[in-house]
Amino acid sequence: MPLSHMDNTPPKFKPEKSPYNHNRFKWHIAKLTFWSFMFLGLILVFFIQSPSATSSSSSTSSDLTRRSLKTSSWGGPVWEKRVKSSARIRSRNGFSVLVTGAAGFVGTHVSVALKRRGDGVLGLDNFNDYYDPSLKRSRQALLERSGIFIVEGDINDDALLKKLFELIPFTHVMHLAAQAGVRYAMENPSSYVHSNIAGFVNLLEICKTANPQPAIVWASSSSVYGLNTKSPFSEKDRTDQPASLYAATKKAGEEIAHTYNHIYGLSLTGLRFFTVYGPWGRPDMAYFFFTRDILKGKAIPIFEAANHGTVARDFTYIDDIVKGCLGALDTAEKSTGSGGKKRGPAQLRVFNLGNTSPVPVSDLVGILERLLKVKARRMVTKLPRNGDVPFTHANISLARREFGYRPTTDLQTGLKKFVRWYVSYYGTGKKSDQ
Ligand SMILES: O=C(O)[C@H]1O[C@H](OP(=O)(O)OP(=O)(O)OC[C@H]2O[C@@H](n3ccc(=O)[nH]c3=O)[C@H](O)[C@@H]2O)[C@H](O)[C@@H](O)[C@H]1O
Repeated sequence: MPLSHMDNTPPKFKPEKSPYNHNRFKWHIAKLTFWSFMFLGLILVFFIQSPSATSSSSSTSSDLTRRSLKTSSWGGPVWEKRVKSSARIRSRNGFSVLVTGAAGFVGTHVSVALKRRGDGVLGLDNFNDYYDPSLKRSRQALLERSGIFIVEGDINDDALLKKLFELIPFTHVMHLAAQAGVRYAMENPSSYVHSNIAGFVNLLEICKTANPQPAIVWASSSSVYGLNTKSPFSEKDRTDQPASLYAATKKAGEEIAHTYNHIYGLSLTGLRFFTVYGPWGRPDMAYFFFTRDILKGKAIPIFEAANHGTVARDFTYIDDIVKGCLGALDTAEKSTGSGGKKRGPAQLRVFNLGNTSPVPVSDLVGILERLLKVKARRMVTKLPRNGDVPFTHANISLARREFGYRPTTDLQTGLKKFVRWYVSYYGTGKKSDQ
């Protein structure tokens, strides 16, 4: 019909009354009702079968701004098969170890080392976005190549933890999942309570009722020495003046460990790590982002203490830390409880794992400049009051005596390995790399 012949007056409506049309109308209604029910039914079935609905695996309530803790999905025969295969022990007298925080820096290295010697290793990680999750995914891919499966979930998810302990009688838990970083605690305090306190308690609750109860080795921190001035730091020193909420939650963890050891007979070993660095490290740590920013030609803030005092750290190379972790696992005695009840006294330990030679942060920058062959744009700044302490220095005689812990990597050697990894992973950012 040509456009000019169309008029805009509404057509006169004439109701159709034939029996045929009436039946057709009823038929349409019935069809509509049928499909509506089908649709609702499908939604219901999907909801009931979804693991997040059945397993209460949502990531809890606390304020986890910036952290996309996505709801984990777990369960089902394929998933269970992967869990069992990853945790299978492949050497005589080997352990079966649950490694929490397996996609983290220390977690990845420890998992590989355990697997390499024939232990069964199952990882657990929530892949939060405290720092670039793609780095965690790359570490996950690395672990997968070694036959290690990382279950995606949070240590606060008790249904998930129960399921894992139902499937695997873990002999040990290497608990490395935590909210790390001393300065970020002022930005997001609840994330520290969520992971380092609530998560730790949840894990211990599950461990206490597991049969057999596993022995637990977990990551405390050098930061528990807080504002102490006596050096080097010894396990016998006071730890009641933390300078950051991070340190306070790690100290709380040590007290919580005491309680679970005392009431339930859990064997617990806390490891006070001293500023761990190395390949596959954490991008929020100074040595890591200094490297990135030096390469970019960006200024780096170097903290100095009061009266132009030096700020120094007992930087400890990852391979030395891994040896310490394995030493602690190998000397951990069995937990003594069963059925949630203590049956006798159990082991409770805490060790410093440091390098024993503090290095000023400005020297760290000097080493990086030489390795990267780029001059840093140094911006010396007063140590902010944000949780940092002026220095750390470990006395490691206890770990040496108990399991022969002997760090062998100096900062120059360790940073060389880190820079080699960094450049192979990210490139130098120079034009020739792109
Ligand atoms: O041993 C631990 O238990 C902790 O070690 C690590 O904390 P730290 O020793 O503070 O490491 P890191 O931030 O790399 O700062 C290194 C140095 O650079 C200085 N620093 C830092 C930032 C900056 O912009 N400028 C600067 O000079 C800064 O003053 C410091 O002297 C872990 O992050 C923490 O999770 C925990 O495991």
